[in-house]
Amino acid sequence: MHPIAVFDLDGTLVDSAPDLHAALDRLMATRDLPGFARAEVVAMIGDGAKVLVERALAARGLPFDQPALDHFLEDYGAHAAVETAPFAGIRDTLEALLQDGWRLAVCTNKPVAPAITLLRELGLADGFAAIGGGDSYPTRKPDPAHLLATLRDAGGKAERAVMIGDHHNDMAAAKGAGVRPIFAGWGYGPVAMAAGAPIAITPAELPALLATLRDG
Ligand SMILES: O=C(O)COP(=O)(O)O
Ligand SMILES: [Mg+2]
Repeated sequence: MHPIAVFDLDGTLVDSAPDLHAALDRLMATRDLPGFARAEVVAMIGDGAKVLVERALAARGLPFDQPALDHFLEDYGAHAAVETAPFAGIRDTLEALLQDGWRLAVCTNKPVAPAITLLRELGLADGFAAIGGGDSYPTRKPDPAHLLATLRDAGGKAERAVMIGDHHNDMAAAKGAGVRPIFAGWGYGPVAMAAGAPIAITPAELPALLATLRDG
C-alpha cells in the first residue's frame, strides 16, 4: 500500500488569507461594519467557514446568522483564487513527493466546494488522490474521523501516512488517528501548536523529512 502524505490546505499548501480576508471585509461592508487587519483574520482561520464567519461577527459584537454565512460562501467561492497562491516551494515539494512514491491527499476544514475550486484554479488538484473538506464527512478536524475518512478515500491507512498542517486541529486529528504529524512552520499557527510534533520550517524540507518517516 502507498505511503500517503495528507496536507492541510489553508496555511499549509496555500496562503489563502488574502482572499478569506477580502471576502470577510466585503461581508462586513454589507452591514456597515469595519473590516479587519490580516493578523486578526489569520487568527480566525482553522475551524472552517462557519466558525470563521462566527468569529468575525463576534468580533463586532454580533451573533452568528445564516444569511451572513451564505453570503460569505457565495462570494468567497467565486473569488477564492484572486490573491491566493501556493506557499513558496509547495509545487516543487509536491512533485518531489510524487516522484518519491508518496500518494497525496488534502484534509481541510474549508468546505469541499471552494477547496476543489481553489486547487483547480491553482493547477494543483490533479496531484491529490482525495480531497476531504470540512463538510465532506459527518465531522471535521480535530476529529480524527475526518482524517481517517480522507485516508480511506485516498486508498491508504494510518500507519503509512503522515499529516502536515499548521494548526493544533491538524496535530490533534493526526494524534487521534494514529497518523504521524508534521507541523508546517511556514503557516498561520504559532509554533506552540506543534505540540511536540516535528516542525518543518519550509516546504522544501519535507521530502527528506518524510523519507526518514517512511523508511524509519
Ligand atoms: O478553512 C479553515 O478555517 C481552515 O482550513 P484548513 O483546515 O485548510 O486550514
Ligand atoms: Mg491550516
